[in-house]
Amino acid sequence: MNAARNKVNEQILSKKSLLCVGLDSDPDKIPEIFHSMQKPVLEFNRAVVRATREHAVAYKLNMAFYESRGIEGLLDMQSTLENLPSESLSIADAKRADIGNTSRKYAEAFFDHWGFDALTVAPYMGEDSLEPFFDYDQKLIFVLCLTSNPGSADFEEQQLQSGTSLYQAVLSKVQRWERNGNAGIVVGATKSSQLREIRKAAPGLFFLIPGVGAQGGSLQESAAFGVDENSQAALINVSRGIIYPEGSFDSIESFEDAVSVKAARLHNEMQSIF
Ligand SMILES: O=C(O)c1cc(=O)[nH]c(=O)n1[C@@H]1O[C@H](COP(=O)(O)O)[C@@H](O)[C@H]1O
Repeated sequence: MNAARNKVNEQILSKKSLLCVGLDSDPDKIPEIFHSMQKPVLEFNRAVVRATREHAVAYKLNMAFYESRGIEGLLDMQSTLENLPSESLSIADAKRADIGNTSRKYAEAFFDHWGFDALTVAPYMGEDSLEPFFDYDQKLIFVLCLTSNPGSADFEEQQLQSGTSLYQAVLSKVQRWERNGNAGIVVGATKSSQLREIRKAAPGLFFLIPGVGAQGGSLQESAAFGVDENSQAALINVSRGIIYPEGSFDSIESFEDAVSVKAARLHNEMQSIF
């Protein structure tokens, strides 16, 4: 069986949670209190993890927020990764894929070098561009299927000549490419009506569902329609809606309390599916 999938499914059932916390950590948005520290983003991430680890089963690091800061950002990403609870799933949100030999290097970077458990990839260069990722049969590969943003209408929702939409074609290909349960798809929480239909068409895939919180997707619908028949195999990602609580904070503890309240509320709202 697939190690990454097993690890997160176990956590989902024991914590009764699908919560994935998105560490989209922006120096311009993190509270003032962290700015006097030597490594503000790293300390911010550590505080968010301490405040959420009781509720979260996964953490997603969006590469843009680290790569945009060059070497310093990558060092923060590496230390954050080393500090994540070992029982939680680590996801690199990098949306990669290229010609085969280049994809192989991307796979080595995220899985062998950095040591992530899971990675997001884009499907549009086709099978040979994703094969190097699917070769990692102990990891989880999340292929963009129907994304949360308005631009999903430009290509993903377009009808092909065969009568299916492009995202449905992606879905059926991914089911053929998976090895040892390592395939996942990304479906936006803002697309909850299609989510139900996608889960029916793909009972065995693992779903990553971002778009709750700042993008307005429904947590309850995402949870109810996203999980498989065992109430597993789905993660609901919330980034800004957890890591940037309103208000100003005069101590790290008060910031952690505010983050913890947000995580607990989201955790509580998904209890009906367990
Ligand atoms: O692949 C993703 O994670 C992703 C896919 C998608 O369709 N929509 C989407 O918002 N995301 C990511 O999920 C996170 C959402 O952030 P918030 O809107 O702040 O919760 C960001 O890191 C996005 O890049």
